Amino acid sequence: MSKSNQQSSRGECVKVVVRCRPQNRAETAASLRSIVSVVTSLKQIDVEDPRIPSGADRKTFSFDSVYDVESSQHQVYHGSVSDVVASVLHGYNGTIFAYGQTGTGKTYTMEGGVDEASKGIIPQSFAQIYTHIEEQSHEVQFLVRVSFLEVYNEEVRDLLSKDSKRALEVREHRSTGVYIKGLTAIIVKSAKELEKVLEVGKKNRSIGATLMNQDSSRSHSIFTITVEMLEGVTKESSGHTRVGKLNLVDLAGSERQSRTQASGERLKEATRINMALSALGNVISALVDNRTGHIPYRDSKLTRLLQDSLGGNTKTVMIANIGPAETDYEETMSTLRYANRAKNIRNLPRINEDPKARVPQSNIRNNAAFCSRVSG
Ligand SMILES: Nc1ncnc2c1ncn2[C@@H]1O[C@H](COP(=O)(O)OP(=O)(O)OP(=O)(O)O)[C@@H](O)[C@H]1O
Repeated sequence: MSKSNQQSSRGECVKVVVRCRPQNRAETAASLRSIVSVVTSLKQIDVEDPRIPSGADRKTFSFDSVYDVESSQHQVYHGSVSDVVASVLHGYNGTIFAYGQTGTGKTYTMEGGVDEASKGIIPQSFAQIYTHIEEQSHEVQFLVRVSFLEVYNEEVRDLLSKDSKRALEVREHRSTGVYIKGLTAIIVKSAKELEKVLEVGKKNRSIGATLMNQDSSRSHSIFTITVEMLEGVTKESSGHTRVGKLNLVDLAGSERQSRTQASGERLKEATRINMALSALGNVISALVDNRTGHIPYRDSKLTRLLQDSLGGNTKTVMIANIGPAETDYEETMSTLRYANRAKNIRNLPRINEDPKARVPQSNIRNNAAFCSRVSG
């Protein structure tokens, strides 16, 4: 057996990377001390306990990659994400998800800003996908579909639907796994169209101001790009398809309610967010400890939707976002411990190939009204 076959039969671990954002204005104004050191050459993060003077008690964690306050969006993408997107273009499933305390840069990392240098992972992946497609010969035909959902207060909502507040059902198919009944899938033909779809969906996302972040995402969002590739079509053969699926996940932030002083709707949201994140933590623990064999995927919508990305047929990268300030010590340690456990999750990614099928365009719900909005 070749080395690569041995590796694929044993699977591969979830890749875990950590990114520390720069101090924000409030932290600088309050002259807060930075307690996080990012040692890029050793792929380590050192955290000082601010309660112990002189930095005597430092905790060190190692990851697949670490990114400091100076790291650019481009460096994060090319260092930790572009390989997974390249695999999706060969027919693998890939998931990139951002995890961390509220206000630590998950949305910045995933979506980023408008100018070229501040574009996050999602728009950078659009460019990679379409550059690849344009480079291929006409013997390979591509069909790219996209969907965008959020999990808000334990309800799954379609961010690309006119009725984006309606709750959709999570279902499971014996062979294809978990899916959302009635979720809009839009066919896109260029990186520009993908960007327009992202913008439309973002406007429908549930966002609110908390004490810790003015534009806090109050939901978990999943942007999914499915790439079908049809090749080998000749007079004698109808060819075969490969299907790669890329999930780009921006989780809502974990937060201590005592710090956010939330009440009413914000408190309800925060409670649901924390519940889903602890369900995710329980899934990670069960996968790593593997004592009972039971993995509690069904405890939340989020864990059901991420089932294939954690312990399944997917190449997964977890980006743990942290802040540098001494006041965030507890949250930073909790994120790093969470991330440290996730390193031990094994997945079994394989190419999704069908020797008989053709690109099934007729099966795809192409929302004509939406498409004209997107391309108009
Ligand atoms: N690496 C970075 N460089 C520059 N600014 C950053 C960086 N990371 C985050 N920021 C800024 O910090 C603020 C909070 O970031 P962001 O909204 O992405 O956090 P979040 O983790 O998504 O929060 P929430 O969980 O509340 O949605 C934003 O103003 C963002 O632009």
